[in-house]
Amino acid sequence: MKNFTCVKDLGDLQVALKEAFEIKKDRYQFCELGKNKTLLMIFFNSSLRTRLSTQKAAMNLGMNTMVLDVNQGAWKLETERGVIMDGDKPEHLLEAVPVMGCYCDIIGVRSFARFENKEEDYNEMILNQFIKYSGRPVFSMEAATRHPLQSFADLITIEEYKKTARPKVVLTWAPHPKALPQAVPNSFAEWMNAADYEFVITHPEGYELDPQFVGNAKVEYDQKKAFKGADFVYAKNWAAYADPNYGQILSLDRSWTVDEDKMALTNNAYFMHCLPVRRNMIVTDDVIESPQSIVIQEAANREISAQAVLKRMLENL
Ligand SMILES: CCC[C@H](NC(=O)CCC(=O)O)C(=O)O
Ligand SMILES: NC(=O)OP(=O)(O)O
Repeated sequence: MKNFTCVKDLGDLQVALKEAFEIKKDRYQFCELGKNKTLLMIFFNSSLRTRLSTQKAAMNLGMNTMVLDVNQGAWKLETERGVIMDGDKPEHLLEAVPVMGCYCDIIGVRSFARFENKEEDYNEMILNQFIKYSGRPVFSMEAATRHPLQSFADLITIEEYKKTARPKVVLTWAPHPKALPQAVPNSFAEWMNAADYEFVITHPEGYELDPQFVGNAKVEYDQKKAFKGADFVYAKNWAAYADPNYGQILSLDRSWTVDEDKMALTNNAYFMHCLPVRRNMIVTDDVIESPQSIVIQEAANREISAQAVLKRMLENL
C-alpha cells in the first residue's frame, strides 16, 4: 500500500482488522520498523485526536515525527496554478510540496473541504497535489471527502463491541452552528458498506450525501424510525452536498439532537461520535455520559488504526 486515502487502499478488511487487533495486543512489537524513518504531518486545519494519535502511532513504530501547521508559522500557500502571486501568499504549493517531501519518508495531510468549489473539493485538489508532487507515500488525516483513519478506528470499535455478526448501524445527522464537511459521514458510510453491516443513514431532506458514498445504505428521513432496533448510533453533522446548496446549513432543528428518548428506541445501542462534539446540539450530556457511550474508546482506537496504516506504508517503502 503506497498511499492511504480510502477503504479500498486497505484491500481485504478482515485482514486489515486482524493486523489492527494484533497491534492492539502489543503496540510496541514493531518498534524497529520505523527506525530512521521520518513522518511529516501537515495540518491545514485544527486537530487534537489525529495530531496526537498519529504521532503516538509513529513513535510506537520507532519513527521520527515532524508536525507543520501550515497556517501558523509556515508561509501562506497559494494552491491555484496560474495565479499571479502579487497578494498575501509568498509561496506556492507546487514548490512547498516537493520541498517538504525532501525532509521525510511518509507524509500525512489534513485539508478539509473549503466549500468554495465543489469540483475542487470532490476532486481532492489539495491531497492529490501532495500525492503527485511530494515524491513520498501520502495518507489522509481527513481530506475534503473522506476521513479514513477515523473510519478504520470506527470499524475496529464496532467489531470490538458488536453482539451479532451483522449489527444494525445508524448514521444520524444532527444540528450544528457551522457548515461542517461531508468527509466523516462519507467515509463512515463507505466503510460501513464495505463491512456489510445493516446500515441506515438518517437526515432531514436536503442533506443527501453523494450517492458514491451512500451505496446500498437505506436512507430514512424519519429519525425515530431509523433508530428502532439499532445496535450502534453514530451521530455527526454535515453541511448540504446537493446543488444548489453545497456547503450550506439548511437546518438547525434541535429535534434531531440525540437524546435519551431516541436512544430508548434502539436495541440498547452504543453511542459513537468522532469528536470534537458540540454537546446539546449533536447529543445531550446524559447520552454522551451514559455507559452506552463509547466515544472515548473510539478515540483511543485512532492510535491503532494509524499504526496499522503506518506499518503497511513502512513495509512498502
Ligand atoms: C473530525 C471532525 C473534524 C471536523 N469537525 C469540525 O470541524 C468541528 C468544528 C466545530 O465544532 O466548531 C468535521 O466535522 O469534519
Ligand atoms: N476525530 C478527529 O479526527 O479528531 P481531531 O479533529 O481532533 O483530529
